Amino acid sequence: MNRAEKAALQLRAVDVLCMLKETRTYDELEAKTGLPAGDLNRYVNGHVLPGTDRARAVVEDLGKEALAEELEARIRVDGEGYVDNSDVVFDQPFLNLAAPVVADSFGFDRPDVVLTAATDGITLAASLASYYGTRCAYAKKRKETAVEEFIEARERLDSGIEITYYLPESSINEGESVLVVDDLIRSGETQELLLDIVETAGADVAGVFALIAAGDDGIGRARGRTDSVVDALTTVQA
Ligand SMILES: O=P(O)(O)OC[C@H]1O[C@H](OP(=O)(O)OP(=O)(O)O)[C@H](O)[C@@H]1O
Ligand SMILES: Nc1ncnc2[nH]cnc12
Repeated sequence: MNRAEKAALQLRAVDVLCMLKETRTYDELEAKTGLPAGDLNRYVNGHVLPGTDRARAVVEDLGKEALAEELEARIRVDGEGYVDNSDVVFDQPFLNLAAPVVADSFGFDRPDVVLTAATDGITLAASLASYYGTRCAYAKKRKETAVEEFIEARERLDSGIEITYYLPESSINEGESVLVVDDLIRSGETQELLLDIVETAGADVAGVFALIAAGDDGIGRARGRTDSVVDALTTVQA
């Protein structure tokens, strides 16, 4: 780990601790992290940065658990298993905090492009792309004006309705690695279409990630399509 990566990790750990501190006393934070309250106080106030080992433990172990808790507190699931996640996908600062934790905890390799489907996946994809310093692309259900060449992916749903996603052809180059993300995965049909687009582009899948899995079907379906990591931060009953 070079010096810049070490500094970035230390700062991410401070972000996670600040998020946890918002709803806790230092004694409660000590109980949660196993780190002394006095040290935590110095980290949260920015006087001292945690060492690399402590920073990694905070980001990878605590960060993932804390983020999942925060996520679950922000979503509402109705009686039929449909999720209102507006308080997640509309909150870019929260997603900006989520991005490094997701990148570190799930073991995705740094991609060339983060790909999602319009609309609700876009803010998450933008956070991850910004964190990795890579491009962000999103497929849409209609063709954007003035774009001449598209990659198309079409699927007939159980209902008989066909959906097509279109991505400007120039968004992904052959041989690039693509991290496919979305806010939510349920049937996995959307992810499957995105994986079709990656395949048509001649690109490689770096991983598939959703903040929320509504049931296990979608994750299972995506896992059947790639050997790369396919995972979600939290699963709700569908
Ligand atoms: O796993 P699946 O069954 O395909 O469902 C997941 C997809 O459904 C939602 O998008 P939606 O199609 O509602 O469009 P939106 O983002 O514009 O709301 C969500 O953002 C995912 O893209
Ligand atoms: N908000 C949502 N909750 C659960 N399943 C979905 N499929 C598409 N949108 C969904």
